[in-house]
Amino acid sequence: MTGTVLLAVGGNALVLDGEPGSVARQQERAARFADQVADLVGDGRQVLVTHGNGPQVGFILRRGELVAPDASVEGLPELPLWLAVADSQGGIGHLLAVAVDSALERRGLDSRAVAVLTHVEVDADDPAFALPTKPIGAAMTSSTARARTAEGWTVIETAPGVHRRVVPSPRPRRVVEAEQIRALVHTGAVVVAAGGGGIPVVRAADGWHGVDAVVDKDRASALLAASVGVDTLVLVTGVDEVSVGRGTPRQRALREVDPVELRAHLDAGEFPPGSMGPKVESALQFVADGGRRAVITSLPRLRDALEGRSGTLLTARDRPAPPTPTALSPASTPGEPMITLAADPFPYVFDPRRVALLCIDFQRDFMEAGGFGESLGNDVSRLRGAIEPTSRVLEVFRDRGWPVIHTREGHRPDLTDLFPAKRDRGSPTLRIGEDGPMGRVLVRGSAGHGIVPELAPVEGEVVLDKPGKGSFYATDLETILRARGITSLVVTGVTTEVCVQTTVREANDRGFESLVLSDCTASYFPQFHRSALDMFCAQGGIVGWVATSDALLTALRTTTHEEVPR
Ligand SMILES: Nc1ncnc2c1ncn2[C@@H]1O[C@H](COP(=O)(O)OP(=O)(O)O)[C@@H](O)[C@H]1O
Ligand SMILES: NC(=O)OP(=O)(O)O
Repeated sequence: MTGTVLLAVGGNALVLDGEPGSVARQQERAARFADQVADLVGDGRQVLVTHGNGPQVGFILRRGELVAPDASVEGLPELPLWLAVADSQGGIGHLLAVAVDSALERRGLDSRAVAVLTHVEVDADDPAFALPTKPIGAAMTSSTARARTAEGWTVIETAPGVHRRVVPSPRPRRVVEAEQIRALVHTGAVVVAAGGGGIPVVRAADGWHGVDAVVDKDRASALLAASVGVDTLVLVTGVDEVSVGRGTPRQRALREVDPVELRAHLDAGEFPPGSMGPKVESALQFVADGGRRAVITSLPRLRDALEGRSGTLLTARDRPAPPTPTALSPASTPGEPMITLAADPFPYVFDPRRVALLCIDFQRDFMEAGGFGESLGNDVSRLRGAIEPTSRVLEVFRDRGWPVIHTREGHRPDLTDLFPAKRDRGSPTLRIGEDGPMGRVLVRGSAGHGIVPELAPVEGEVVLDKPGKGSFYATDLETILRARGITSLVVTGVTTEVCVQTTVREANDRGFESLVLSDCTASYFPQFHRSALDMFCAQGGIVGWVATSDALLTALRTTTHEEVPR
């Protein structure tokens, strides 16, 4: 989402270390932050806000502990940490949403703020549960720290003479509501989400359960930013820039860094694990996941930093911005609307002028009883689940007038294009070219060679006949795509590990960017389906991206493209 920023603000932005953190002070600070947000909205940016909760969740817990130290006061249930996180998310979400709404109103902007209660999935066996590291609550003196430790808290000294309670902080694996948050951001709302790092949950056989932990909000923010596909992640904190050699005569601020340099400073121990370390790691993670840039700066310098005049700016210089136009495609128009959707291994971004839908080999010979697939001993019913989601995607492409290309595997009636090696492979009950219940098996023109009626091509759609597994081999597919300036392929079809996989690899070597829709592809062997999908997006997307049809359709629904000429 070009122009979209995720602003992650620390819990300390509302409550400073050592102060009691009155509600009025928090409102005052929320208003200052909201003014900056409204300025960005006024500049035409879409804004997603996340926030910490360290001080606030500590206050909530302490309140309960003071009233019911032994959890036995009648009518007052003990408050688990995960529920305190949910409470803090509600309270801070309210403070920020109301402040942002008021600031937007003052400027006459008709955008609204919405706070979303957000859950973050963590691993139940994350080693962090055995090693509390996350500071929460107000800072304490040594004597208070000793008293609390005696009550069972884990307390550490975060700075000389400054003590904080620490709790487990597992790594966030997934933001459960990422897709809904993305859709809301697209409406132009200022969305407040993943507060306090999100309510930590684990998935069990009977559903989701809260777990006692506080997720680091910078890590959760980087994950949310990548899942939603925002353009810029901004980690707003107490300093204008990140420094190396901090507190020494060699201190210098980092202004523009690339991942290699920043990683080297991190590995050299320049950033403490309890403060700047997680921010730097999160910035690096966002960029590694496909994010364009990450900025670390202070609230007063926010706007300057977004315009490159302040802050520490991390960009992925080693990766060209997607999509990559091919040499033969027409020049792209600056500022053209792009579509972004949540995908593995990182968000897939495409230009709607340069996309085509590939429907690979949805043929009766493979999908119906009596065809070639069944003659090889396969259960053809395994492929049929891909029909319904593919028909929904097909409908959207047709509605928008975007190109659709169907392929069919098959041979000339005289079988002059059939290698003996292919004909004789396996031990089929019917060989290619022999008479079956749907005519000659995999021979062009026979009924079995045709595409299933649910996904049948309509007038104007390209239908390619191919003799091999790959759609580029011995066909004019590449010429057709280049002539139309297509760079991005949404791939559906059967089977995942054979014709789909071969085609996606061929496409990748030719510079096309493939998004494989996991539920619109299928295999006779579920484990091969899963493995092929894993292989596509392994090693940072070695051959392409994988997403569900729902992720694509939601992204299309929430982006207006009526105005996009083809
Ligand atoms: N190398 C560094 N460069 C800049 N700031 C640093 C560095 N190391 C530690 N810090 C401190 O870390 C703070 C940010 O961490 P923290 O206060 O935990 O974040 P948050 O703003 O999310 O509450 C900065 O305000 C600064 O005081
Ligand atoms: N959850 C979290 O990281 O909060 P702070 O930013 O307030 O530490």
